[in-house]
Parts: sequence; C-alpha cells; structure tokens
Amino acid sequence: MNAIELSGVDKTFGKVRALADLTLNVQAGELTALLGPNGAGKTTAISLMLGLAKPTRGSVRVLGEDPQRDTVRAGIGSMPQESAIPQALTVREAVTLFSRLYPAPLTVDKALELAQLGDVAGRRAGALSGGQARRLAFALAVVGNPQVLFLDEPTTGMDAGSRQAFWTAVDGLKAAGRTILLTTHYLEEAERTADRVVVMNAGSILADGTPESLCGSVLNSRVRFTSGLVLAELERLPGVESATVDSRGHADVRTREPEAVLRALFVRDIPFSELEVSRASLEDAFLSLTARPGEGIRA
Ligand SMILES: Nc1ncnc2c1ncn2[C@@H]1O[C@H](COP(=O)(O)OP(=O)(O)OP(=O)(O)O)[C@@H](O)[C@H]1O
Repeated sequence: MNAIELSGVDKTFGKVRALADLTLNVQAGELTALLGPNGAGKTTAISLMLGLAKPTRGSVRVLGEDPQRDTVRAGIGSMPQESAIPQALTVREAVTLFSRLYPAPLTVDKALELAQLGDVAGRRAGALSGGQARRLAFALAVVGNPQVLFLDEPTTGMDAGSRQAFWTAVDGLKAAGRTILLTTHYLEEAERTADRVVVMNAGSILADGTPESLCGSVLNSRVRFTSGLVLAELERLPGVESATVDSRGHADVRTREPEAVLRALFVRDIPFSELEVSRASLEDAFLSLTARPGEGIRA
C-alpha cells in the first residue's frame, strides 16, 4: 500500500516552477530520504504532503486522502525545518499540548524519552539550546503516534551524541511500521538509514533507488596503491575508467570492477603496496548526479 502518492504535481510561485510534473509514491513502512541541492523543491513537496499548500496541478494523497482534510492530519507528524514553538511553555507543557491534538497519542513521558528530553522537561522552550530545540521539534512530531512522519533536515544543529540517539529512535519507529520521509544534507546519514533515496533537482526526480544501487550505478569504485606503473600502464589495466599517478608511484584508479584491477596486478606479478579499495559513497553519487542535471537514472 502507498502511504504517499504524488502524481503529475506542479507547484509554481509566480514565475518559479518549484515542482515540475513530480510523481512519487512512497510505500507504507518505508524510510525514504529526499535529497537535492538547495532550491530543489524538497520543502515544497513536503508542504504539499502536509496539506499546508495546494498543488498548482496534479494530485497529492497521504494515507489515501487529500492531506488538506482534517481526518488525515491525525495520521501525520511533522518536524519542520523551523518550528514555531511557543517559547513561554516548558518542554513538557508543549509536548502535552501537542499530544491533545491526536486521538491516540503516545504518553508524554514516552515522547520525551524518544527525544532524550527527560533532563530538560521543566525548561522553557525559549531557553533551549539549538540541538535541544530540534529534539523538542522531534518530540512534537512523534507524540501523536502518527502513521506517517515527515522529518525536514532533522539533525541540523544536533551534536554527535544527540544524532546517534535520534537515529536509534527513528530506527525504532521504522521497526514499528511507520512511514518516514526525511530530507537531509548529511548524505552519510541517508546512506546509513534510508531504504530508498530519491534525488531531486529543479523540481523533478533525478534518481530513485536504494542507497547501494545509486552508488553502484552512478560512480565507480576507487583503487589506490603504490607501484612502479606509469600512467599509460595503469590506464591499460582491465576495467580502469580513469587513473592518475604521482611521481612517487601513488596510483589512484577509478573502476567499476575493482576485482578485475586487483586480479591483473596479481596475475601479472606487479609489485605493489599500500592497497586501498573504496566504494563510491552516496555523497559522490549525489555530487555526480546533481552536477549533470537532466541525465537522470532510475536504479
Ligand atoms: N513561498 C514561496 N514563494 C516563492 N518562491 C518559493 C516559495 N517557496 C519556495 N520557493 C522557491 O521554490 C524553489 C524550491 O524551494 P524549496 O524550499 O522547496 O527547496 P528545497 O529543496 O527545500 O531547498 P533547501 O535545501 O534549501 O531547503 C526555490 O527556487 C524557492 O526559491
């Protein structure tokens, strides 16, 4: 079952076409990372899914309904980039207030625990640090126990420890079958946590697949070693797409078939040392994709 369905969606602001014929289906229980450079249209897409705005053209469905209907809102939780939390309320008061908007919320203590806010539950929202304020926004998103959760750049401003605890909480929500759509500029987080990565640019989808398939289909692996081979010899090794070598013999080879390169070194008995083989990261794939708009892939 699809928890989210966008079909043929356009959203324009005056002359700006923020979303251009966007079609995106998200299955229930899936953790999807929506990636894209600044201005790609991620926040606009989320605001349509939250029912905060209407598409100029096309249709948006969340849990099978128009998200502008009140009945759907009870099934949705959102952690926006900037939340307008009443600054005079304490953390506990704010979470309690939000819990009352939902028919079957978590207990306030459970939401505070998920967001690691137990220690500052009595502090006023206006007195929180930047990272604590992000955690409060997370508590407000989850306290309603929603089926679908939108997290817009959730970990921005969180320190390393908070981030780790945050992803543990998200893993728990995923294990409980929640549908999660997140945007982030921390690509290593998307690579580690997402079932699916959707890369947007200029209002459309540029690539869509698992983190592994995007890395595999877009970029090569990197094989580094030190040897006596000169550039022309490196370039003639099987499977090599490009290579560089410095005056001390440090070779840096890009290939889709690192095994073929290594086999050739062994079979030909070429002496080498300091071997390092690394797979392209999602960040490499993202940079490569968004540097060439229009040449999208569907992995
Ligand atoms: N209310 C608005 N009025 C005019 N233009 C807007 C409005 N909202 C968004 N836009 C424009 O639509 C485009 C998409 O913006 P959007 O905020 O969705 O991008 P984004 O992918 O979320 O970017 P970021 O990573 O910077 O958050 C941008 O060109 C932006 O300037």
